Amino acid sequence: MAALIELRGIGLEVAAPVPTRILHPLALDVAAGTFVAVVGPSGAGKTTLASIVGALQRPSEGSYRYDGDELTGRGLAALARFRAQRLGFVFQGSHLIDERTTLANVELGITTPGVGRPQREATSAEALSWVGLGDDVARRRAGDLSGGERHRVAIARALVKEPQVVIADEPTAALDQPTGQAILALLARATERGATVVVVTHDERAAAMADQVVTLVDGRRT
Ligand SMILES: Nc1ncnc2c1ncn2[C@@H]1O[C@H](COP(=O)(O)OP(=O)(O)OP(=O)(O)O)[C@@H](O)[C@H]1O
Repeated sequence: MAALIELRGIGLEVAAPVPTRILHPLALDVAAGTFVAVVGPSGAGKTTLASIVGALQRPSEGSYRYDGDELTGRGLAALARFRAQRLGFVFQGSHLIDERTTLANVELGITTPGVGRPQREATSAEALSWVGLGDDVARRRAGDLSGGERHRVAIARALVKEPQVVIADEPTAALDQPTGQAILALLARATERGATVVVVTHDERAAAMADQVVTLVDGRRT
């Protein structure tokens, strides 16, 4: 079966302030429904690779085929549509809007236009239940949640539109051991609902849970 994500000779060199090679050309196949851990030392290019996979950054060379379609060469609007329709992101900081409720924060992840409020709320409450958060937390102000709860909300916000791919950059950083383990388990569970999950991590537990481990050192895949 063809891979959902197919990178060939994908690399990144930036021009300013001096020409710098961030990522040497690499190949990567990610099969649909798998859990992929991107590991390696600090500065190895993990976030750069994840941002190329997430169509947040354009590579300077190579081919990126997603579900058989070539993405390189597409305009910014087309890439934004691609991200909105197919991808969900979880960043290291949860990036919640503290003044709004938990439920309202999850609703922000719904990218389909024209979904009425009752439907948005019901879908968001369901996504919160996937990450183990109930009605009481849904009504609370996001600014009053614990760090672990905030991460769960960020994952619910990424999952609410049932994206094909979830990209998570260091989702367990700054969390205690059991909370980090729970967050990884939640991400792994998303594959059971058919999502493909790409996690950038320093966390050895994530690598142990992964179907595929991609190791980067000094911008090269080893
Ligand atoms: N646009 C850019 N311009 C210049 N340098 C960049 C750019 N993007 C990334 N870098 C540099 O490329 C290297 C790889 O960065 P990247 O954030 O991908 O590494 P990482 O493996 O995710 O590191 P960490 O584990 O510390 O988050 C770093 O040295 C970074 O400073």
